[in-house]
Amino acid sequence: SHGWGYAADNGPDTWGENFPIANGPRQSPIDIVPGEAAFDAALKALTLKYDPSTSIDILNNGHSVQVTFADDTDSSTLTGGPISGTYRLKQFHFHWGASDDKGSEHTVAGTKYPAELHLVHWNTKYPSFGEAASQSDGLAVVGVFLQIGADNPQLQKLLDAFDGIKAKSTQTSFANFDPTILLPGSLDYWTYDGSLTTPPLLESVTWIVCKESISVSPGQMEKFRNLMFSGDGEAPCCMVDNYRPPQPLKGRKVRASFQ
Ligand SMILES: COCCCN1C=C(N)c2cc(S(N)(=O)=O)sc2S1(=O)=O
Ligand SMILES: [Zn+2]
Repeated sequence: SHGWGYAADNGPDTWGENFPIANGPRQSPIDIVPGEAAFDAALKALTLKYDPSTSIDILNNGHSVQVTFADDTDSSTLTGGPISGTYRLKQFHFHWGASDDKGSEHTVAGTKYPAELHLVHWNTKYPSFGEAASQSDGLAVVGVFLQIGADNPQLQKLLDAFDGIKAKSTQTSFANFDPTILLPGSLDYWTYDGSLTTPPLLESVTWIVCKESISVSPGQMEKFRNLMFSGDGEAPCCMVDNYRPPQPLKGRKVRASFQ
């Protein structure tokens, strides 16, 4: 099997062969230890302003399920928080496990959540997403943990679209979706300098991880697990455990926006 993935022969432990930055100084995800995160009063509140008319389609890219947004205007943006300037929403996607005891990329004092949502934004001081992705302050990803609980009706529209994108490289239109409904009530966050958690593992991400999680029911988790890493006509392989484990902190400081 060519190309990176999450299996034994192409998973996170092998990524350093083609992407040496995998062993770099600011890799993600990390284990967040709340007791070691310093409250920083200078950190601003997050301002997330999303326009549902910018949502375009939902895609199974063979690694995750991703909803892509039109990013040619400042219609859906992230401002405030630890960043300066305006970052535009490009896409959001998830990482999850084969069972409810794992699946998140970041962990909190060693605790794994069953899934993690990533909202990917790029710094408009650069001319394009691609340009931004290679700059140390080019991207900002908001992470939200999903924890097992009651059915989450806000996820339902998303989950209902999964039947049409079961196989790798399939997509369907996905209009008028407002990702705001996926955010927790509190936008308290931890923040640190990190990287993409998948190849090319670029060290261009300001991570903003929400302290509060959102709920997902066991039945809803099964819908994520029915997606496939494999394409039509390939040996079927369920899309599960598409998470990179925590990476060395290497002296980085994690700051908290809350006391
Ligand atoms: C020049 O393009 C670089 C790669 C583009 N991306 C691909 C990913 N797999 C990816 C993963 C991301 S994550 N898991 O760190 O949020 S963000 C992101 S992404 O920035 O949207
Ligand atoms: Zn991600």
